[in-house]
Amino acid sequence: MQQRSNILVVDDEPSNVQILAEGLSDDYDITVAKNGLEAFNNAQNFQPDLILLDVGLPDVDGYEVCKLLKNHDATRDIPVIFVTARDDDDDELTGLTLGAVDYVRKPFCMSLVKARVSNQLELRHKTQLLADLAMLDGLTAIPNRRHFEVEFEKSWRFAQRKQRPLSIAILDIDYFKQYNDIFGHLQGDKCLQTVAKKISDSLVRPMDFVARYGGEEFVIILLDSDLDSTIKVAEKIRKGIESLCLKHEYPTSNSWLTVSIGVATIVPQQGDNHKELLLQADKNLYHAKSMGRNRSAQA
Ligand SMILES: Nc1nc2c(ncn2[C@@H]2O[C@H](COP(=O)(O)OP(=O)(O)OP(=O)(O)O)[C@@H](O)[C@H]2O)c(=O)[nH]1
Repeated sequence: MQQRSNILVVDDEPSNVQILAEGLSDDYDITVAKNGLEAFNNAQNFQPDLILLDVGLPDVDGYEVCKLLKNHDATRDIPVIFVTARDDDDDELTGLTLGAVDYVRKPFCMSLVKARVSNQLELRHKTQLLADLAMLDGLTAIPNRRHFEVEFEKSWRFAQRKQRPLSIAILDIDYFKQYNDIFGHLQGDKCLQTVAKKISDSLVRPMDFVARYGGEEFVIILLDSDLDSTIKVAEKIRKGIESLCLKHEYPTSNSWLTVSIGVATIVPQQGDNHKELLLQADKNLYHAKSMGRNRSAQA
């Protein structure tokens, strides 16, 4: 079931607030702000799904609030509908140019406001759904490489700011070409799904993150995890996959499907490049492969 949407009503006139709140509260949760700064703080802290914004406010006007909202990452995507007594076309144009999605003139007809709110919320819901899908790998339903890039940069900044360790593990299935050759591509796809699920299930901390990096390669981000803990996690995953006993018949490999993992850790300093951490993990993966596969390797 879809969660109830939360609407922030921004107006300094209590009678307007009352009409809007009463008209919308059957379908939505309503929060109220009586001036521009309160509205901006509220939007940042509580992330409403939509904002109904008056233009004439006692401190900064609604246009300035809209500019502020659109200039901040945390609030940029929250749709804004102006609700205002300014009925000039130029005012409406100003509002829409600033990034508002709609403009309602006072005195307003409540059923029209409701219809406009409902349309915008539906559009937002669909846009979010698409954005989420664009970050998922189609085969395994775990995050894709694009999502990883975003998450990795965030984690890097966090680790640098807090001076905490950040670890990367790159996992590659051993002899996967042969697996496809023997069992067929469809079975290969199923195997990738099983491995992706096993890795996801093995990661227990809320900040742990895994993505499909490409082909038969997966990448894991462990924030606030030092090298020892990261090796433990990598080994738990490696053994977990081995214990799935997915049959593999390539003569020089084990009887069961195995993986190799390269691990690297850093406490990022100013001037360090996050790509170096990835490169290091990749080198260590290569090392794990050349040492005979089915193992984890660290620098
Ligand atoms: N079924 C399936 N196979 C894929 C997919 N993506 C990549 N592969 C296959 O994964 C195989 C990777 O082969 P290689 O890079 O030679 O590596 P490998 O055979 O695992 O050998 P090592 O990594 O050295 O142990 C290739 O045959 C790809 O076609 C996919 O989405 N589905």
